[in-house]
Amino acid sequence: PSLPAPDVAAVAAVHRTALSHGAPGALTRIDEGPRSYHVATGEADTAAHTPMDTGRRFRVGSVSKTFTTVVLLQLVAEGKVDLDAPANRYLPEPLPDERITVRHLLSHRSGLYDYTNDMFHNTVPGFEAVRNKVFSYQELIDLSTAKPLNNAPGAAYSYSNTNFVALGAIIEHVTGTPVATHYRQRIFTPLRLRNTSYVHPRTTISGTYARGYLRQDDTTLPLVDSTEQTVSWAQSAGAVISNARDLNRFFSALLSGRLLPEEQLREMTTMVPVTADGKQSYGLGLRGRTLSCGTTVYGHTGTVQGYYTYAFTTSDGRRSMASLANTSNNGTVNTTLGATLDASFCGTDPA
Ligand SMILES: C[C@@H](NC(=O)[C@@H](C)NC(=O)CCCC[C@H](NC(=O)C[NH3+])C(=O)[O-])C(=O)O
Repeated sequence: PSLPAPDVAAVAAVHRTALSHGAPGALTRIDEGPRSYHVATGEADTAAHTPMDTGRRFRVGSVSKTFTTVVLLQLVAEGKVDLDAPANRYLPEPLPDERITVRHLLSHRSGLYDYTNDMFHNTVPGFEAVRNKVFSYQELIDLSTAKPLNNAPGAAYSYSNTNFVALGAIIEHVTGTPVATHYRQRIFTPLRLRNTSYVHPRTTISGTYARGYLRQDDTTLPLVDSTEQTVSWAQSAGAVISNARDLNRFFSALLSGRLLPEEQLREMTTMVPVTADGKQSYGLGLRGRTLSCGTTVYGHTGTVQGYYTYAFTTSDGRRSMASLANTSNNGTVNTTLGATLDASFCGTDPA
């Protein structure tokens, strides 16, 4: 079934609303076969007053989790990892509960506590304390396992960055190769994602990029420029840098079956509802959203200091959309930006 044309005017209106709630800038790019639609609003750099443009790179946060999942599921297809084996079979140091499986980590059902809850309880002090720090996977896992599990393994969905840090540790322990190499060799190079990189623990973004601006908990205070950081607190859970075109190519390739064998893609896209209305779901490192027009799109959201991202595609990968607002710690902006999905896939103004 063909989708209605994207409502570019509605996307621009969503951007303007996001700016009215404090985002310095926003961008959305929609790709459908040879066609692309571009909307850029506000500023990429508020000091230099550089206008936003849709080609700029940015920190994609948890969209990184989908990249990590593709690497892991390729290892499953290669027979190196068993989805339903205990994660401890593949880790250098054991998690506290043998019942936690690789699948539990990929679907946020392990129960492992999310250490970022404490790390960023006070937003700016928490960020300043870690922005130049380099953590090992084990240091982050230890922060989590110092607290009890949220739930018995498999018993519930409870989103946790710890799950995808543990998956990064699994990838490196099983293969002896850094995740950066796997991302590049298995995804970035084959898909020619020339604006996508994993440069942890380097703090700078190369090429042309949007600066990110973190809102303080005291919202009367000025935004904090949070562009430069190691993102070592997230790594395989959130440290990828990309741009809208590359994210669209990635999700289109993924859902059209160009990155995983059919069996692994089916595992990844077997979605479990995570909201009472059933409109939001999670598979393996993949979010599902059923929109106002009934279309379900697949992708991921991202939140890293100064950057909100939405990156989604249709079930056949034919139409993809990536949106960025270059602020964070601002729930209204995050929710507002999500309305680009309806405008892009339902062709309606979400209002
Ligand atoms: C939810 C999102 N998750 C991610 O992208 C991961 C990598 N980010 C986080 O867990 C947020 C850390 C705090 C951000 C900070 N917030 C605070 O410091 C709040 N006190 C900020 O907003 O920049 C996703 O999966 O879509």
